[in-house]
Amino acid sequence: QSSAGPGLYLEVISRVRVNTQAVQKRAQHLQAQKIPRKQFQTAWLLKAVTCIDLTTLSGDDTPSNVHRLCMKAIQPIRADLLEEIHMHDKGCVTTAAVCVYPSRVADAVKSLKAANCSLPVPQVGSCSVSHRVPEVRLAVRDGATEIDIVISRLWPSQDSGEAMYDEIRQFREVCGDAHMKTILAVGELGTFTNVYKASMVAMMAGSDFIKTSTGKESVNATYPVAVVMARAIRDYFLRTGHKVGFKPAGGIRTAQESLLWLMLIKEELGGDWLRPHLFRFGASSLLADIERQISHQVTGRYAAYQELPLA
Ligand SMILES: O=C[C@H](O)COP(=O)(O)O
Repeated sequence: QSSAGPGLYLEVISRVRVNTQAVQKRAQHLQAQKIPRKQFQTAWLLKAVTCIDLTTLSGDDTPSNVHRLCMKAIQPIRADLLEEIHMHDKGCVTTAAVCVYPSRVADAVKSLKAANCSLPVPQVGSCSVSHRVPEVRLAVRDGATEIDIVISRLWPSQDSGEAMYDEIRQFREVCGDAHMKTILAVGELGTFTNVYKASMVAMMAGSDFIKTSTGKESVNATYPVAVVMARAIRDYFLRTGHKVGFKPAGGIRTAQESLLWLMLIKEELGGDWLRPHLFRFGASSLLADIERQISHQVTGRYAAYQELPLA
């Protein structure tokens, strides 16, 4: 169920100051922790697969590469590998969604429908705000059931909380029942305090997920930023009883990193957040490395990339 949001309560965040050193120390601690032991790693990697928003955000995307992406999302791990680990007939190993630009939503929905599959299709917009709201409306009409919204870079400035809230509310309205993931562009927020405040405002405005970045900025998903956003999600849950999801995006490429991210979420938010309705990876190439790692664990050798069907 998409959230209406409780309204803007700036007094809740006005005096917040995030301790930078404490955040960095916590992030270092989380990065240094042990990833799951070998015998459990395949299960954790499959969990990571089910949380991926398999993404293509290229200006030159075509219906055929979007179609390939959809087929990969439906069958992300080679069938013989799944058979070896007795997961081939469970029907649950798909990515969480396929994520494309608005202009490719209709192609993705068509490919998935033809394959009789109902994976969500999120879209990410990129143009100016006056275009983005109608663009979201069109994407919802084309069948997008999740929307990753790009907001104006309003924070930090005077009255930025209110302006950001008003903008997100416009998107919330046109998203309707579609799940809304608000992209904060954390690399441009300057301080952890701003990341915390922007996270809170996005949740108060009814975001179903808060997302670090589009993946196109110079700084994308980092562990310290994840700690701050996860704490904001936790605080928001304690105040409202509402669970908001988290989506780190950009630069997450290896199976090893995906395990660290899952451990971080488990430590910071708990097991409930380790499911696709509350956690996503925004990633374009992570799946390839995870599949290769699973192939190694199943067969004892690393497959060459050409042995694994590509998106
Ligand atoms: O939201 C998804 C990102 O654009 C993907 O970034 P990436 O290509 O660095 O994995």
